[in-house]
Amino acid sequence: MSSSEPLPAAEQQPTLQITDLVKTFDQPGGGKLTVLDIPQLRIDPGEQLALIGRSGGGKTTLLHLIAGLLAPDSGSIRVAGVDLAKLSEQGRDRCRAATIGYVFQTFNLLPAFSALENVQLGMAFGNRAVDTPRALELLSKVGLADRATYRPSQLSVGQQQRVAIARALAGRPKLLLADEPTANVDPASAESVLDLIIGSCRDENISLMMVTHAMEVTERFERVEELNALNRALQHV
Ligand SMILES: Nc1ncnc2c1ncn2[C@@H]1O[C@H](COP(=O)(O)OP(=O)(O)OP(=O)(O)O)[C@@H](O)[C@H]1O
Repeated sequence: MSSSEPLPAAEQQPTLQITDLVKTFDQPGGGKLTVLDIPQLRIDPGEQLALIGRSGGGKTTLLHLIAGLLAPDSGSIRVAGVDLAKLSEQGRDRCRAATIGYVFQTFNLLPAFSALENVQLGMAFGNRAVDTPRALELLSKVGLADRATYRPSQLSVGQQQRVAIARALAGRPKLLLADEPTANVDPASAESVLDLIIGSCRDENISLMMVTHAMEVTERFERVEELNALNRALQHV
């Protein structure tokens, strides 16, 4: 096989590879609660997955672990081959920014900065030169070309969400994590938010993991995983 030929699918490096992941939390009343115990989860490059499961089941915790915002008790989480938990804090921040985009439930935009600056920060954290034309193109793609200079407080909730999506895509991540991105918008906006995320990930070959409770969202995904089925910790609840 010549070096220019693509690797067969089976030999491709997964975008996400989770092995024997365990996460517990200290309970306020004492003792520990095992929230996650996942033997195996793999997402391939460009693959799109919807993650469903009961409230309090550990979906957001799983996204935080994948993004290296929380550390596992044991097991490994590799994103594009790198185990973030094994890096220094600085290395982890840099690596996260270069490989992962995160659309938080609460958006987490920086209030003192404009929409454009928030998107540009998504690039700066990614250790890339700030590419203002791309930032403007992303804002235009999310329908906010005319709101580039507005701060989050001057934008509607749905508009803030679209800035958060543009920011998450700005650093050209390998994996986009989206935590219930349609939860705070009306049904018509939810449809366009979904089109935007699913379409952008497809266009840029970004793997996608989206947490959702909504049937109309899971219908858009070929792969739907229930945390309950992935997670030994929940199988006995
Ligand atoms: N810092 C913490 N300390 C103790 N327990 C925690 C902590 N963070 C989360 N938990 C517990 O872990 C469990 C999973 O929480 P998580 O937010 O991941 O659930 P979820 O599936 O995202 O829920 P929802 O669908 O309601 O958003 C919950 O029972 C919660 O009480």
